[in-house]
Amino acid sequence: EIMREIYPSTWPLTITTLFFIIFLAKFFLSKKKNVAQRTYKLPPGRRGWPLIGDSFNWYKAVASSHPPQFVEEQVKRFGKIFSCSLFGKWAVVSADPNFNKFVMQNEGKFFQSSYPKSFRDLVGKNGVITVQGEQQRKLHAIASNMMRLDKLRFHFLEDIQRVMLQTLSSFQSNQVIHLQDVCRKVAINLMVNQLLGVSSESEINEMARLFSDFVDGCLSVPINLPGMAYHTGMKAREKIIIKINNTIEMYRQRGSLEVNDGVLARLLEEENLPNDAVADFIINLLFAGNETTAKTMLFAVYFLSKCPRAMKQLLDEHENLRSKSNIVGEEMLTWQHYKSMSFTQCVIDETLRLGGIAIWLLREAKEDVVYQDYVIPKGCFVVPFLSAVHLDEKVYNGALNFNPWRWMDPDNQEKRNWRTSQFYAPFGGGARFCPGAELARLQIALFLHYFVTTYSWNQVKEDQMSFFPSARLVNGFQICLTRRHDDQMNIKSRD
Ligand code: HEM
Repeated sequence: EIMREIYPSTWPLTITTLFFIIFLAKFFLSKKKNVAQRTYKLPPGRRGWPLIGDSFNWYKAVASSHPPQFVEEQVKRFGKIFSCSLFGKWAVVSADPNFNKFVMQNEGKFFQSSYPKSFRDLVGKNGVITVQGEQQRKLHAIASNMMRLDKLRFHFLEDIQRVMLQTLSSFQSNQVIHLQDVCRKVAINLMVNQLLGVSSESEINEMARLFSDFVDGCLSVPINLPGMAYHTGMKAREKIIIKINNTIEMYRQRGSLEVNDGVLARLLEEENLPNDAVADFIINLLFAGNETTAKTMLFAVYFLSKCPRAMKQLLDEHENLRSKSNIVGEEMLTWQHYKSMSFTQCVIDETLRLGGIAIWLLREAKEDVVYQDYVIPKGCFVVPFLSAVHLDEKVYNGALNFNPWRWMDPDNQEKRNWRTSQFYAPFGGGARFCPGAELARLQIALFLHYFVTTYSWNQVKEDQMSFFPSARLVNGFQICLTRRHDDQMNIKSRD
């Protein structure tokens, strides 16, 4: 009407122009849509056999070769982001550091972690590992707070050393041990002691037995037949829950904190969580902090055994530290001692790079996600393959060699930052970044300190790494020990 008043003779023309503009807009929009449909596609890849797809190749490659041959082959054929079919679903696998970071940073938004039902049953539905969204962020913040650096210094440093002395002191010269089993025991004892506040050796041992069954269940192939690891694991879980609930009751009745109390007691004091959430929270930490730490300790000794120069430099660092500070027998190391272990930190970083325990992560796309020219359909698995970046020759010179000195190079300092680096992410990233990273590093450094200053060793049987069903050395790393000094660590274990 207004137009007609202003331009009485031109309004038909104006309306025609408007129709024309709308037509043009629709035409270009539909063109754009066609371009989108044409350009965005699933990353290239092969489809494998119906149903099983590439699952078999996946298992075979992950189990037997490091870096996994299957991933290397697909990267050569299709590029760093490729698709395949895993466990009956599409999967987008990535050896691309930028895309891996994108996936980790968008946890909860475009992607979410994904685990088989049997695993979720075992670790619990209320734990930080299995929950999503707000609940995950809340529990993750509590876990990070419980294992903050200043808490490590005051609550964990001495307890870790006590457990090390208890678990490692009793071996004699000429004794042959499977270091893999010893490291597992060390890690279980540490977790039971630090989370539940248990310090009596018999109680630790009882929990350690239950816990070992529980971890085997979590790491087993997800088949729920009676008598299989899953069922033994579920039984162990029930007993662990009873133990945790009794401990919760004990702390609630006592009402105040004591010096040697573990994470569980501090959690009850500082947070307001119902008992079943507390139990699942603790079980999640027990699981997440166990195999990872145990295998990093084991692999560090394995790599050091193959690299005498690094072994010597590490031993010198620890013996100098003891002799300069005049530390004898049971005397404990301080935080300053820990902070001065600079070569040890390089050994830990290199062990995590070369023998990374979490070599790949599993996510699921929450919606259709567009990344560069690709679209990742909703429901598709997404696998950031961390070790493919850690072992990429273009990122690390001599990537397959154990070279702790690489981390001293000033040019590598940015890459080395495991909280932010896209090239080095042994503790993951984004909202699921490992809250126990600092604790794990402290435990591993103290393990190396007590192990290398107390024993030398000869390897009895050849060994090699495998990553199926979880990271391990196939022969358990059998070594024959010799005590270095008879006075050191020769303490009696306490009950
Ligand atoms: C060398 C030892 C360790 C390594 C290599 C490691 C590695 C990782 C990685 C890669 C993730 C991310 C998983 C994902 O994104 O799906 C993770 C998560 C986690 N880690 Fe660790 N970890 C270690 C030790 C520990 C310890 C000692 C604890 C605690 C006692 C711990 C507790 C956790 C928890 C609770 C999560 C789940 C976080 C969440 O989902 O929000 N980890 N760890």
